[in-house]
Amino acid sequence: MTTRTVLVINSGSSSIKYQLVDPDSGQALASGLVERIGEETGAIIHKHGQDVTELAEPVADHGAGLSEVLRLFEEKGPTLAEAHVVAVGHRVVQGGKYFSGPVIIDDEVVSTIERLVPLGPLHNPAHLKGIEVGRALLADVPHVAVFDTAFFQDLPEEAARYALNREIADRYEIRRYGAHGTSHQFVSGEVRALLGREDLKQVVLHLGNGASASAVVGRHAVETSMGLTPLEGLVMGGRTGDIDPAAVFHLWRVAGLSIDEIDQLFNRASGMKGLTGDNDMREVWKRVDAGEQEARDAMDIYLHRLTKYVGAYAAVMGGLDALTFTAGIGENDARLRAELCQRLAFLGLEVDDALNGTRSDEARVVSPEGSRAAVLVVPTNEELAIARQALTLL
Ligand SMILES: Nc1ncnc2c1ncn2[C@@H]1O[C@H](COP(=O)(O)OP(=O)(O)O)[C@@H](O)[C@H]1O
Ligand SMILES: CC(=O)OP(=O)(O)O
Ligand SMILES: [Mg+2]
Repeated sequence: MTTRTVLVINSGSSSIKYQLVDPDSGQALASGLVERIGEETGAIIHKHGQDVTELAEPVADHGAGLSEVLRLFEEKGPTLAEAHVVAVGHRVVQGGKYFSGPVIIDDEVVSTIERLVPLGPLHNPAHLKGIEVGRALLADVPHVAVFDTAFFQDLPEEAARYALNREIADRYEIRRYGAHGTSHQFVSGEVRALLGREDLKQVVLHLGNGASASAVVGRHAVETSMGLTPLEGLVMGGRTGDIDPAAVFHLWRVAGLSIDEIDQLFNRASGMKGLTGDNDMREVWKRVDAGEQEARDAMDIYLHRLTKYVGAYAAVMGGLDALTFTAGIGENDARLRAELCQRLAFLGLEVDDALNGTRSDEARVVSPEGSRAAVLVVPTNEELAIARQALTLL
């Protein structure tokens, strides 16, 4: 039996992912997912070794979801007492300019995360709930916050600063903080290990419900697509990504929408959902195959945005050695990978159809041998990265 474990809680906008990690072996002793929080049909899946529990029940909010998770640990095991939990790691999306690494959570850290809710509106409220419930139930162990923004704290000034009036920008802390940094850092490290090179110029595409791109030279991020909030950048499940901010003035002045309505529109009712009615790529592909022009157009908008970002990042880095796909879409959608690489062939990017089409949970190269630039698929593991970072503070 393991001598110590870290419980990791990754609260997303509408989900909670969790793992009980043995940080020494990297193995998850137990893991699970609470989905569709706040909707009429919720789902919980809890895995303990070979034992899988699936529940279909509405989950009112993140607090209720987490209580249910802790109940499953007691009922289905491993109980948190027998698992020797030595720390709890919490994913926190928005840390603003305040955190460049993991921190032990105290009341001051909580109040900073609270103050940053406007810059992480879909995520920070859920993290706060997770921290509150977690601290109450596991009061005897340290709780550690690991921030999505930390990896991007040392972005070059030219990438982090908007061309907004300097005084206003500084007074209101308006700059590009990025997000998904724990994933970009983990995945880019896996790529260096797999290719056996430290000096790579790489682009990582984290394509999940939220989606972002990063440019990484050696161990440092030099660009990323999310900005002041996780709204900027790529087309996402429900978010616009890049849009002229004048659209806000226009919708306010001409359409008479309130700021909160525009916020909802951009953050939840746009992206693939707003273009097609569906935010799940699998459904969108089905409709492409059924000949729906709207669905094909949405895919092309998604791919066009990705093409622009990868091309721009290659320009910023003065070259590109590796392009890596990760997260729900990146890891599973072979067709999207193939179509994107076709658009990016001028950079020496191509996929081997057999390698790209083979399903696997392993990090792997999917470009043909001898390609000018490598294409990889690397499963992200934010939970393991969070567990390891949490342990550095003990
Ligand atoms: N086989 C697949 N093909 C295409 N997309 C997929 C596939 N499996 C999962 N996805 C996509 O992955 C997304 C979820 O990714 P994930 O990284 O878990 O997102 P998040 O952490 O933002 O919730 C879903 O919205 C779905 O569109
Ligand atoms: C930052 C972000 O968008 O995270 P997620 O993809 O988990 O919603
Ligand atoms: Mg995610």
